[in-house]
Amino acid sequence: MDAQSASAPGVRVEGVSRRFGGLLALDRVSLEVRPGEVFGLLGPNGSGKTTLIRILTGVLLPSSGSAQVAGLDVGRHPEAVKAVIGYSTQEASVYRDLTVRENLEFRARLYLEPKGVPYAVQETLRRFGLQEFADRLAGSLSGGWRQRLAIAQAVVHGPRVVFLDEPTTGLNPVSRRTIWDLIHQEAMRGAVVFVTTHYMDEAERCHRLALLYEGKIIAQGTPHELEQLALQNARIAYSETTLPLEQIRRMPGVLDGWPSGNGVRLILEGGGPTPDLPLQTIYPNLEDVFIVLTKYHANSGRAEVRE
Ligand SMILES: Nc1ncnc2c1ncn2[C@@H]1O[C@H](COP(=O)(O)OP(=O)(O)OP(=O)(O)O)[C@@H](O)[C@H]1O
Repeated sequence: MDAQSASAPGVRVEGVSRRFGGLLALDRVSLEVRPGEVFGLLGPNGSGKTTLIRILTGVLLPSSGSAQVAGLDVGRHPEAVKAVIGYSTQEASVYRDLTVRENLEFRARLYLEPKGVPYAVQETLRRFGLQEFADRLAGSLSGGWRQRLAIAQAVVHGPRVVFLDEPTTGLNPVSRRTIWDLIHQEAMRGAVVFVTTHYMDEAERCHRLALLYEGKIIAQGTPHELEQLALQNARIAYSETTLPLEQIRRMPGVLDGWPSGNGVRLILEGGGPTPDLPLQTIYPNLEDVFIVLTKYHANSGRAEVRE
C-alpha cells in the first residue's frame, strides 16, 4: 500500500438497512474497509451478502442508513460510484464468444478514454499472465483461466474498489491459490477488495471478515480476532469415541459435533457442563468460528459484534 492509498477513502457503511416488502434483508449494517484491504463477506444463503454488494455498487438504494464508496455517497451519486468500482460475478462477467483480449477491451472501453485502452489491456494481460491466451476464445479456456479473466476484466480500468462474488467457486486447489494471489495483488496496488466466499479455509486469506446472518453483521474482525471471539463463547475439542453422533449431540454442553478422522470434532458451550467423553482441546478454524457465532446469535445474540 502506498502513502496515497493509505489516506484515500475506502468503503464506509453506516447503519444500512434494506427492506423488500415485509422482509428486512439488511439490518443496520455498519463497516469500514480501507484501501489495500481484502475484506471477506461470509454468510449462509439469504443472509444479505448480495444485497449489500448491490447497494455498494450503486445498483440498489438502501432503505435507510448511508454508504460511501471511494468517498462517494451511493444514494446520491450511484453513477459516479459505478465509474470507480470493478465487479465480477461468478457466471455473468465473461463473454465466451469473444477472445480474452476482446473481453478486456470491451470492459476497458466502458470506463476509459479510447487512447488509454490499449495500454490498460496490455498491462492487465501481463499482470494476470494472460498474454499467451490473448487471442483465444474465452469459451475455450479452462475454468481456472476463465476465472482469472473474469477478475482481470473487473480491474482492467484500475478501479478503487473491487467486488468479487465467489471468485473461486468450482476451482481446484491450485487454481484457487493462484486466484488468491491475484486478489492480494489488487489490494497491494491500493484497491479495496470485497470478496464473498463460501469456503471457510479461504476466508483465512482475507485481512478482515464480516459474518452476516439474517441481514445482521454478527461479528467482524481479522480471522484471528474472530477465532478469539469464538473462544470466548465456546471450546473446540476432538473426541476419539465410537458413540453415535446423535447421542453425542444430545449430551449437555455439546453445541454441535461431526465426524472427524477416527472420532468426532465438537463445539462445546463455553462455561457449560463437560460431556462424559475423552476430550482433547483444539484450536478453532474459521468453520468452527462460524458455527459458534451463528449458534450464539440465533440463541441469544451473546456473541454480538465488538470491535
Ligand atoms: N429483489 C428482491 N426482492 C425480494 N426479496 C429479495 C430481493 N433480493 C433479495 N431478496 C431477499 O433478501 C434476502 C437476502 O438475499 P441476498 O441475495 O442478499 O442473500 P445472499 O447472502 O447473497 O445469499 P446467497 O449466498 O444465496 O447469494 C433473501 O431472503 C432474499 O430472498
